[in-house]
Amino acid sequence: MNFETTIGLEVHVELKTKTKMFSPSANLFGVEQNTNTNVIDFGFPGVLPTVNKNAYRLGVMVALALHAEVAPYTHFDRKNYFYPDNPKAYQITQFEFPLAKNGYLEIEVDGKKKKIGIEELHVEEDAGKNTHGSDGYSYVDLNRQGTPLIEIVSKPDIKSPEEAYAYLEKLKQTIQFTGASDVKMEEGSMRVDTNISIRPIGQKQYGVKSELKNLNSFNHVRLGLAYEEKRQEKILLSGGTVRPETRRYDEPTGQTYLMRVKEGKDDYRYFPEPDLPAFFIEDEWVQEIAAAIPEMPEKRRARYVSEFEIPEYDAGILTQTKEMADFFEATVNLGADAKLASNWLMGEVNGYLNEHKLDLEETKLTPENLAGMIKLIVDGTISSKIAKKVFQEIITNGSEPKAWVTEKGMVQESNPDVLLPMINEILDNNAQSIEDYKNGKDRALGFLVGQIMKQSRGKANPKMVNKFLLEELAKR
Ligand SMILES: Nc1ncnc2c1ncn2[C@@H]1O[C@H](COP(=O)(O)OP(=O)(O)OP(=O)(O)O)[C@@H](O)[C@H]1O
Ligand SMILES: [Mg+2]
Ligand SMILES: [Mg+2]
Repeated sequence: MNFETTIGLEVHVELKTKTKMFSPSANLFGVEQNTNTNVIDFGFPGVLPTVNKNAYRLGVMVALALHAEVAPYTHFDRKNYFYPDNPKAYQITQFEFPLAKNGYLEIEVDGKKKKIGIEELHVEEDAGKNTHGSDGYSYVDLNRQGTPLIEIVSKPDIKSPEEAYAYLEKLKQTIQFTGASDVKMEEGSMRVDTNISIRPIGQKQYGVKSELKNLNSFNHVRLGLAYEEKRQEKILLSGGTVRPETRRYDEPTGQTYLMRVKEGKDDYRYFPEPDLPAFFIEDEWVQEIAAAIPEMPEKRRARYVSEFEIPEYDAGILTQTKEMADFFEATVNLGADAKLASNWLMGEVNGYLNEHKLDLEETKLTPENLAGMIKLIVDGTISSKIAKKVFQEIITNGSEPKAWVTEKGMVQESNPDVLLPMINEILDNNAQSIEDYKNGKDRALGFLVGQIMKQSRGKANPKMVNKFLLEELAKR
């Protein structure tokens, strides 16, 4: 029997607001446990939440970037559940009237483009974070409670783990370019739950789905889904039925394990949040937000090709992350040659970041020092070989390239007043080579260049040496 796979993704993204969704507490990451909490987020008796309008603005921005229809009328609902990461025992979310519906993202897999539908996008608050200590106790940190989130629910349009991966990459890129979120899986500002089912090819009805949680990277999503695909296939082939389960992906074994059998929607006993009024989204406000959306990656890519005359391929790589794209533009705007800037960023810089597992902002490289180094290459002050050393210096220590190469004596000699006497001295001592050169032996030229380079202890600018040497030879 042959099966086909159906996947739908639920992605949570933390919004980059100053304050929390319903309270004036700061929206901070990485501060001491339980120091950034608020009675409103705990839902203490007598407190009242208020909506963070900026969270709505960022949500609308993301909705528009995902081609979704922004709802004119929204309101919040209570979703009841009992876990220690949420002492008030309910989450304020949107159930009946989400912020936006019916969007899509275009992905590309194996050169084929495909639109993945987006069911809806809603605003909600985050819960705190449980950790299970090795001392046998469990702990809860409530700093995260009340952080503004948007949840983006895809339609079941995804047909393979590879498509799921491509969707997530595209979603991350798109949201990152809006500036609405950092979208970092490793810091939890982007989190992914996957839903997957299989069915015999030709069957109309979708199969029973299982849900995967605790996925730490897009790669784990891909691996976890591939494992689930096989697990479900084995069950169906042996005559069993798939249960609606929530499962966990375990990295060391590459397998998924049962967490719990999924509760139905009724178990949440959703009801309209009585403490918050409905929120109307005026058309004019949506227009205003649309006009303020930063340039999206596709547009930037096209602009880099026309404005900076770099290849399509380069433009595609440079616009993969907003950080890289912004860095490239700033470097070129400081007067660096665009193609050289692109080569350095795609090659040495990306290589360095991968090797050290760093983001650009975590290094000492700046558009200023990169542009400075590129200018030194273009005007012949440093050779491309020396440039590699300069690069290591500026990315690790942030030195000013011109001052550093001068101090280290790495500047190439291009001055004719220094080079010409040196060249003529070598020519005077190598009459045979001059004759060989005149008789058409190219090797003689290489030999002479080598002698001059040696005499200068490698400091002579090879371009200039070649130019002056040919001129001097013509005079003899
Ligand atoms: N049979 C299916 N196979 C695979 N994916 C599915 C299937 N049915 C729904 N999905 C996807 O699962 C995701 C969640 O769907 P839905 O909200 O209907 O279910 P849920 O997981 O029970 O809801 P919730 O997580 O909000 O409690 C969506 O992305 C949807 O596209
Ligand atoms: Mg779900
Ligand atoms: Mg949710």
